[in-house]
Amino acid sequence: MSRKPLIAGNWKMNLNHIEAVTLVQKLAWTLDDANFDFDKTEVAVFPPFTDIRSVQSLIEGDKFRIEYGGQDISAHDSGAYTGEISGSFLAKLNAAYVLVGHSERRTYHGETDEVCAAKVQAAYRHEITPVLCVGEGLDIREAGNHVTYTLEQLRGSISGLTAEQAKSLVIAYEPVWAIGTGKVATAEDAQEMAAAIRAELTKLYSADVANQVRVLYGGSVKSSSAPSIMEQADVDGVLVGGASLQADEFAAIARFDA
Ligand SMILES: O=C(CO)COP(=O)(O)O
Repeated sequence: MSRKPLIAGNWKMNLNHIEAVTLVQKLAWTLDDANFDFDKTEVAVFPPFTDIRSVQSLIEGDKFRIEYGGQDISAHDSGAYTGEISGSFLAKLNAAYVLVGHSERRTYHGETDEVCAAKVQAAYRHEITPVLCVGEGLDIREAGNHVTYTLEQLRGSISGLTAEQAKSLVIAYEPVWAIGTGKVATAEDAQEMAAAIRAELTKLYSADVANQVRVLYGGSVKSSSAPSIMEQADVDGVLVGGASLQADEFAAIARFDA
């Protein structure tokens, strides 16, 4: 079973639409100069909503093979939900992906597993692939309950998902203690959780479904740590925060096997 590696850059609340164009241009040129093989590895960026139209125009206009997506999606399709963004708007912008349940959404906006499950469904309604984020905090890790906790979060956040939907799901394991802290989980930590997630999906669905789901690791990934993380059997990609804001560094991460 070959799962296409996905190198994803979550810009968080960084870069306006003008800076976004500069970064995507530089990223595309850097990868082109290095003869990057987009057939072998997928590269995606997750800019702030206000950047997406500019990023779309650039990518489509110059036929760059970089994918893009939103950092969040409303559980609702339209209506009186001030400040929210509908999946139909993201679909209209040809967004391929959307992040759901990033730990910063769960922490600062109180998103529960139930809310995440509704957002995952919203993504599928609009034919956008959700990148569902799960992961434990430091206290849970230190108590040794990280696997139990993360799998419970996973089950809650995909509740109601059909096997057919699950096949295309992307799951990002992002231990909260490793986000923006410079503390990278070891490659073995990433593999342990990725394997546990796949085993859980086998239980919930089937081995066939579990083998198609891509599992990413996120948390302080740099070009120096990406190769050993990407070597792990059950890790299919990385979700990069800070290091995705520099074209050279993000391109180097995407070239993990160069
Ligand atoms: O949260 C992350 C990506 O979604 C990880 O962020 P950092 O790579 O900055 O630790």
